[in-house]
Amino acid sequence: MIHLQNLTLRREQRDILRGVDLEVGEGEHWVLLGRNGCGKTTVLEMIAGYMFPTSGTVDVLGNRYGTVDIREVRKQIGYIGASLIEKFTLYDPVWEIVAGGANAYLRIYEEAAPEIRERAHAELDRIGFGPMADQPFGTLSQGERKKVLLARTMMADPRLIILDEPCAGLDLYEREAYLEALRELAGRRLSMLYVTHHIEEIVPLFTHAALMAEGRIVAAGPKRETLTPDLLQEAFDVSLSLQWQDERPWIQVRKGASR
Ligand SMILES: Nc1ncnc2c1ncn2[C@@H]1O[C@H](COP(=O)(O)OP(=O)(O)OP(=O)(O)O)[C@@H](O)[C@H]1O
Repeated sequence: MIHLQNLTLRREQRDILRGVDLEVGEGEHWVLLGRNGCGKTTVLEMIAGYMFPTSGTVDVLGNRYGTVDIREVRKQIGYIGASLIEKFTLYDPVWEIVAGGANAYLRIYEEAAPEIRERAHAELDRIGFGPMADQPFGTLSQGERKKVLLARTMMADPRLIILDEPCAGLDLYEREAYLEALRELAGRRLSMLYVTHHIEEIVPLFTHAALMAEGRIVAAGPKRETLTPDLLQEAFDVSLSLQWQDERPWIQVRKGASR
């Protein structure tokens, strides 16, 4: 599904990625963790084909980047980046924002085809947003807007969804609702790659985790093997303990915080 081999990125005399290897299999759902600036978004953008490495190879869904038309590969990838939400017009009706996902349009200027309109409504019904379909996007809460963008992403029937800190800024209720919407999607035939700074967002749907530090992957594999206090301490440089409750990891920072 995703095969990254020895990726490096050098910008302005700085090594931003230093030999990143990552192997994501079909149906696996990965979380990528690490300190600010360690290179997480850079890796996501390389997988989505928006950025290219200085050296190394990127294979996504059986395509070696550099030898294929990346726009074709991107049609199979739903990328929910940190600034996506700002691209939409607040007075457009919710259903139109979802419908635009079928062709990656930010706005629909022509009448949407009936089947696209129907599918948009079905995606909204699925998340319980049917009654809000005609409301302007701007009248929704932040959490609701994010769920609408998730529904929009599903319009293209992606095989891979990339989510960069989708729960940032959400309150507890909205965060849990968003994670529940993700859980429902996890049953479809797709893989997820999810970046977060909040360990407790690693709900049971996630199968694997990768930890990054200073442009390198310090650990990658099944989440129970990588989300250990020692490896997390190595990635975050903070002394901590970790507990699993309801199949979710919860962190306690030890006194003295950084080591
Ligand atoms: N085009 C660029 N030119 C120069 N430096 C860049 C460029 N893009 C990213 N960087 C730098 O690369 C490093 C990694 O950035 P990246 O956004 O991937 O980090 P991140 O792990 O996602 O961080 P955060 O958790 O804060 O979002 C940062 O120090 C950033 O300033």
